Amino acid sequence: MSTTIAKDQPGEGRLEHAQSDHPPIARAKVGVVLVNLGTPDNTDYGSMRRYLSEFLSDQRVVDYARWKWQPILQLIVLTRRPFLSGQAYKSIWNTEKDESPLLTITRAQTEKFAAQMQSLYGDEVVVDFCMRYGNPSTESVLTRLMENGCERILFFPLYPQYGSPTTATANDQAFRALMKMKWQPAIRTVPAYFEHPGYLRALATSVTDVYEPLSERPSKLVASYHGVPERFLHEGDPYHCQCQKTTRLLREKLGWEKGSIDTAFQSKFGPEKWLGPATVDHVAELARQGHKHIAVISPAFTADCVETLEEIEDEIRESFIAAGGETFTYIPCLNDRDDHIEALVDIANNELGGWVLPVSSTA
Ligand SMILES: C=CC1=C(C)c2cc3[nH]c(cc4nc(cc5[nH]c(cc1n2)c(C)c5CCC(=O)O)C(CCC(=O)O)=C4C)c(C)c3C=C
Ligand SMILES: [Fe+2]
Ligand SMILES: [Fe+2]
Repeated sequence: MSTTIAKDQPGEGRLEHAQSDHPPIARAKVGVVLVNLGTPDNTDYGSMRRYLSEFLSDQRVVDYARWKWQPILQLIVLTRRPFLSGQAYKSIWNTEKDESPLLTITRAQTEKFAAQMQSLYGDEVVVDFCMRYGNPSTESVLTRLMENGCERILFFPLYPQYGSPTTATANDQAFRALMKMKWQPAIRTVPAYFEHPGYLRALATSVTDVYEPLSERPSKLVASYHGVPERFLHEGDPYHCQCQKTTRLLREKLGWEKGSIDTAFQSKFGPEKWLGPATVDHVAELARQGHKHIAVISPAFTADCVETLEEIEDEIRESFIAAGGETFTYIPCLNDRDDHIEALVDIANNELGGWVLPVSSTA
């Protein structure tokens, strides 16, 4: 079969078949995919069980030997947990759209991000989002982008701190999808961005925005990160260090004194020792120490979800009040704040270097 080089196309050097009966080949574009964790399709037992089964069967999340873990998961954990978690999701469900807040917020982030990318790159860049678990699946989105001519894809896990149960498994899933393709796109993955000045600026501004109208300034800010087993740290996962550093950088950005922000970890799962202190205990301890007014921020979550809207706003708040605390202020995640989206766009631009040029610079 003879081939020619399509020189008049932006992806110059791309091979194009000269045969007239060959199916048309779409103009080469760059895809950018925002990736989040995933969420159940509904709050009923079946939907919750499906979601939790996929999530908790992931060896990046629970890394026990399959033959030991699967019977415990399928016969014990997945009998009760779908009910309990289903209740938690029900209490925060977006009833208007009939979906979880994580999905609503990820879509809103993607729309704003896409609008900014469009104004920078025109139609050369196509933006979409996918989930690691549930829908829209990673495979379906990567396949669709490839079918739409995206021969290069920037895969952007929305986790500021690298974690093997989050960033690594998201990337694994992308490469699993690529394994099935005859024609794979070139792929780049976006690294952790907890040190990015735009991310830190957005976090700091989200704190001052909430503090400004408060009549009583909180005497302590608690940065509550999703926990992982402590063992992961000893096995080389940098998540713990990146969380500690995020707290320090946030404090420096705010210009606050040492000791004004504490780091804690939430959402413990299973009997193993997890990173500590546990947020739920730490806020009670703060109340016992005499802190009457505290605030909580969750820098590892880019979108509010069941872990923030239910666990922090409900369980962790109650723990503080029950121990004698008076006001508990939750600082929402960065969600689709403009300064957050600007930071994400800047991060993506840095990673797109050499792949695509802004429209203004090619004119
Ligand atoms: C062993 C279990 C888990 C590990 C390790 C873990 C790490 C981890 N998770 C996030 C972010 C999110 N987790 C969310 C929900 C969630 N997480 C676990 C378990 C582990 N997570 C479960 C079982 C659940 C479901 C809810 C429940 O049953 O309690 C979510 C919210 C999703 C939503 O739909 O709202 C997020 C986001 C991080 C950042 C992390 C470690 C790096
Ligand atoms: Fe989690
Ligand atoms: Fe939780």
